[in-house]
Amino acid sequence: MKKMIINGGQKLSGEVTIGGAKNSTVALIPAAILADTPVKFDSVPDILDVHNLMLILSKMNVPSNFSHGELEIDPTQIKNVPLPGGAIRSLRASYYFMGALLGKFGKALVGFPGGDNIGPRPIDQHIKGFRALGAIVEERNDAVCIKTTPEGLHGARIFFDIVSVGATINVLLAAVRAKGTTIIENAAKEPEIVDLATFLNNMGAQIRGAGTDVIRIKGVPSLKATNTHTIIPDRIEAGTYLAFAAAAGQGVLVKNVITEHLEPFIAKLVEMGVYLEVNEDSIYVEGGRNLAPVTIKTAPFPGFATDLQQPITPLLMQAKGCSKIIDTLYPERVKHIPEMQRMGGKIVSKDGIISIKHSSELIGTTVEASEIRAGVALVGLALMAKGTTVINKADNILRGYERIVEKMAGLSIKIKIVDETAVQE
Ligand SMILES: CC(=O)N[C@H]1[C@@H](OP(=O)(O)OP(=O)(O)OC[C@H]2O[C@@H](n3ccc(=O)[nH]c3=O)[C@H](O)[C@@H]2O)O[C@H](CO)[C@@H](O)[C@@H]1O
Ligand SMILES: C=C(OP(=O)(O)O)C(=O)O
Repeated sequence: MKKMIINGGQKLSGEVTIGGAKNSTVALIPAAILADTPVKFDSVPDILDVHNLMLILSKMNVPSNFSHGELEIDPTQIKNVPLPGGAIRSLRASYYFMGALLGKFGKALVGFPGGDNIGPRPIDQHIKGFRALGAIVEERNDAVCIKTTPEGLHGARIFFDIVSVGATINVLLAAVRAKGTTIIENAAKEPEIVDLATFLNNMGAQIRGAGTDVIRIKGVPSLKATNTHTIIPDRIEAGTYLAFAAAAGQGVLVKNVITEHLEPFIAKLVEMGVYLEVNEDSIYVEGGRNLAPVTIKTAPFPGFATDLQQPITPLLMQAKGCSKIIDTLYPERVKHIPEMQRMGGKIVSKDGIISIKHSSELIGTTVEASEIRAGVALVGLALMAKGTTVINKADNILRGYERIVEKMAGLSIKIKIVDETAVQE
């Protein structure tokens, strides 16, 4: 495990370029195995999740090569092997191999996924979708075993009981090569779903309506890649740097953003009184003064993203007054709170409402990144604190923030990462 060491009082200034979206990439890589040709992605973020997905691909005899943001995957000699554990447990999105293998081979055995510890994360809607397409699903020990009848998968009308990114993507992956038409109703509308549909459609899939709550998928027998797919920018990484720049910055330009993907986030910054210049594909932000408190309620896209409720917290601690966060998607996404309290942050969670007060006496100490966004929020707080903060379990941050040390260095911020495993050897 790695630890991050950050000296407080540093101010961000300069430029940062946002990388490809984690939550697109982790769906696109499993989707690549549906192709009958090699596939190529660019703007691929250099994050731990990508390396773990490459490990899973190698177990299936699917070679992949990742260099300078380009990822080549050759699924032409793929073998459908069981994927009970190991790297599967290192990330959430490994569950996309359920839909992708089901779509490709009509059967899959995949272990229960890992990912962030942010409260209960059931997969009942994924399973409901697979069953509607004609699959038989059994839970065995810690794995899900899915297979079709000899007739194979067929199109179906599926109404999700709740809006789920993962279930929408998993059913899409299974349905794309099924016989007939599948209609997903109450589908998630996240930009990462649109990115995945664009990739699949460019290979010959027939998906209509991605980005709305009704997606129609007409199954096709084969998918072939003819060009490189460029991954959309990571709206959560962008939001994180914007929040840090507003909280502890002296003028920061965040480049490579699709500003429409950040609308609810930008609206909150504006409501707080943060000075922003929103350009076509970049946003300039000045360090905020006289900031107003706000109330944030997370919601599926186009609402305020749950993945940004923790990264915006250090900024809320600068506001004069009490801000509130209600995370409707993950009410137990509160692992950052005790760590922030130990740094002097005035933050409490009660009855599903997180209250954050102006915190002017922040002090560096040793804290733990229990998951990706809780961890990165501590990075923001460390910049505002007096003294040195040591963040243990920093690997959780590296799951989704590519080259964070280099990117922060470009913003005049020094962060040191120490590999404790290496030190012990
Ligand atoms: C890899 C990836 O893209 N991860 C994102 C994805 O996670 P993930 O796809 O796991 O999240 P979902 O959109 O599925 O979850 C939304 C809500 O639905 C519930 N639910 C979900 C599926 C199900 O079968 N049953 C059920 O009850 C969940 O507990 C949660 O309360 O969307 C989340 C919500 O925007 C983000 O925080 C994650 O960063
Ligand atoms: C919750 C997240 O990721 P995952 O779904 O991969 O655990 C996240 O990116 O904030």
